[in-house]
Amino acid sequence: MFTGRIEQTAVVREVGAGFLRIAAGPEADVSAGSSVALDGVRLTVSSVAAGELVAAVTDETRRRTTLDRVEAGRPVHLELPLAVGDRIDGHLVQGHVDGVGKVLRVADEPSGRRLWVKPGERLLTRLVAKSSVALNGVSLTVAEVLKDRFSVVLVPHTLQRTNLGDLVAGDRVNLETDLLTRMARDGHGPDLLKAIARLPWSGQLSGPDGVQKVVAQLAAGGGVVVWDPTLEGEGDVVFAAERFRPQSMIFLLTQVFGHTTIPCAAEVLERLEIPRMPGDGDRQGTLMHVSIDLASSSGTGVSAAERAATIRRLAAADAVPSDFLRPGHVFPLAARPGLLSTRKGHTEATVALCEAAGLAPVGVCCEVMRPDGVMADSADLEQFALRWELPMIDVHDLARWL
Ligand SMILES: O=C(CO)[C@H](O)[C@H](O)COP(=O)(O)O
Repeated sequence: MFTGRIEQTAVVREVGAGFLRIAAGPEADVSAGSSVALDGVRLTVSSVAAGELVAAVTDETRRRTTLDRVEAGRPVHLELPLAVGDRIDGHLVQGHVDGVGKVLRVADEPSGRRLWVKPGERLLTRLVAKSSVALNGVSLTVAEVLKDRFSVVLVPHTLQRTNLGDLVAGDRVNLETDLLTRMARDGHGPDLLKAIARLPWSGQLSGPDGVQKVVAQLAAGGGVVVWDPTLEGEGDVVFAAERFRPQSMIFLLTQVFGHTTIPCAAEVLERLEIPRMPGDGDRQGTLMHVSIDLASSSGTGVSAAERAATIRRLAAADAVPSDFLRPGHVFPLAARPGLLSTRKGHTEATVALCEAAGLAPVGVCCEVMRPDGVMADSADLEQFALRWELPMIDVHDLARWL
């Protein structure tokens, strides 16, 4: 057993059939028959001579790890096994590599460097944000888990002392998932998994349970992310109008950056005498209506508080046509009758979610745009959802389970 705290690197001197010869200093206190972890791969030492050791490598081990392409001259992490009484300064690492992951992106951040790694699909379920993972045998914390990738953040010490600091996009790394997470996932901790399922998840959700969590979040006045992979290829943050607060408007304006619109059941707009915008409509068939402001407002109608008040009034059962000025600074949309069974757009998803939450069929949606002006794609959206602790759902899941 190891801990993933790397004290030494050693250089590969020779790659032979069935063995690796490694330069190792006197601090590598090993003898024939002991175990060592090389880049996170547990190997048995077959011989030790002055300044070097030879470790046996089977074809099976080569196939499943980065040792299939290791070359002489390469520095590898060398970790000796734990002794009873040693400090476990990392986490329990077995040296049993689960698979090889591919580095997708390396991004420097003020406090370190973030690595995005794509593991084999079966490993994703064993990676949980804030649990541990070993990369080339180095004990790290999983920062985020997305649909097909996860990230870790390397602190300056790790960048200087390990070969992870040399990684670039396209490189391969040995992955060992956390033993405890593995035990829970493999059925040894069903109670633990049930408790985890009850947590207010953020990030990508799916299935009927995911949809229920999204509805609950909306009912409580929170925002949810709805990803539309088909019609627009964009994701919107959605709120219920009845619960909409000025703080939520500020969030949309300063963090979400898209065009805020107010999807309504068509009968609400008819009742309030808010007509369709003239013209043939946009390419996606979004039914835009004449913009409005709250007639009782004393300002321009633009401030977050005024827009939130206009939006809440649209959702009020006792609202009347004279409550609104036309045109204004709030943009209503009409949902198609039949909602998601007719059209799988954000307009219909927003109204369907509000109805499922037991609220008036009026909501708020705003496309997530990146600060560089590019519309967020699904990976950006998952990061966004995790960052702001919002649940995220695919519109097709809503169409299926609402
Ligand atoms: O058009 C829009 C607002 O300007 C947005 O794209 C919004 O997502 C709603 O539209 P749709 O129902 O087409 O997804």
